[in-house]
Amino acid sequence: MIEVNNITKEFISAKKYPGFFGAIKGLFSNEKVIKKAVDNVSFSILDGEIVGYIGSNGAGKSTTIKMMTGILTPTSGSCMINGVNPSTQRKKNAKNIGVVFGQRTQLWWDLPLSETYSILKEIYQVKDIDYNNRIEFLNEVLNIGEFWDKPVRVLSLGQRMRADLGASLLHNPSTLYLDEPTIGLDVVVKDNIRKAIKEINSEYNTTVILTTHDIKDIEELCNRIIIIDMGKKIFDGSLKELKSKHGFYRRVKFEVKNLDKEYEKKLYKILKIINEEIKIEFDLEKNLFYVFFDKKCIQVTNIIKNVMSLVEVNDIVIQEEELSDIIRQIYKHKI
Ligand SMILES: Nc1ncnc2c1ncn2[C@@H]1O[C@H](COP(=O)(O)OP(=O)(O)OP(=O)(O)O)[C@@H](O)[C@H]1O
Repeated sequence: MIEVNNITKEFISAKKYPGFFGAIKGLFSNEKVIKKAVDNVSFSILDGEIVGYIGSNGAGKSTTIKMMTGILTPTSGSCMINGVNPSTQRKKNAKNIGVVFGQRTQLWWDLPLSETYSILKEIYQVKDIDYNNRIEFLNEVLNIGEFWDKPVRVLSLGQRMRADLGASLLHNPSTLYLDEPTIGLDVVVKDNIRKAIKEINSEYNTTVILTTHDIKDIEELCNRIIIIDMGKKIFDGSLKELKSKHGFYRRVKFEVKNLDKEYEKKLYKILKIINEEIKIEFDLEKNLFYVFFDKKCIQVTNIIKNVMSLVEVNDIVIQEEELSDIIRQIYKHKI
């Protein structure tokens, strides 16, 4: 179990001044600025959960993960990972965790993967029998045999990510931290990596903490998400809860006969009378348009009735707001 209690991280850096003379002034100034990257965040995660830890660029995700992995020490607050304090018991913590940074590799560039894995086996003191079983499993889920004897520098990005994920799992860690594990990968490789993460989680009950900007990673993998914004936790719950709490909007797609400029104006007028906040997007070439509205204030039947009184409708599709739309609104501080 992971317990994070009121964790805060402040970075102190020299104050920067704008322009050329500002840069010179900065050299002689002692003024400091304090940046609160993580601000009083608390949560607990049960064994076997897959949690998406998400937020916009600079929100404080990596800083939190670095405190949980023992790379950074919190300014205040504490965290315990399966009863181990990562800042004071770094080695003990490292034995129980696996970490993958999508943008970097922990593998030795010039060594064949097989040798890198052998070195990691020794570092983590994995017994021969456990190591052989692990390799067999990793080959099943990540197909590492395909590039087993190749040096890491010649691997494609997708192969390297599979190799990195495998390396982080050799010692069977109870907690796996994945920082953007599918970044830059094509859709097929992304799917394979997601499948592998699911299998690892269900086979070994591995707890997974995932930071990502890819909404599909979240939708397909996470039973829970924690959203962090400007260092503070602003949401902690399931995707269903997020949608019911923040998914106010509904979109109706109308495919009609002969949509022209004249109808566009009339439709615009009639829908704006129902509610000023309604948004409409026209695609005249395809004879279709989308109506966006707040489902709490307006009934979909009202929209459909008014549209049908004006134009002949071929098809109607009612869509709920997508998770990506909700998260975009949260990041823009609109909700
Ligand atoms: N070593 C540091 N010194 C000073 N400020 C830092 C340091 N590390 C991070 N920060 C600042 O703390 C804030 C949070 O950074 P962090 O890397 O945790 O964000 P993030 O959510 O992981 O962003 P991204 O999605 O872009 O990776 C940012 O404003 C960043 O500039």
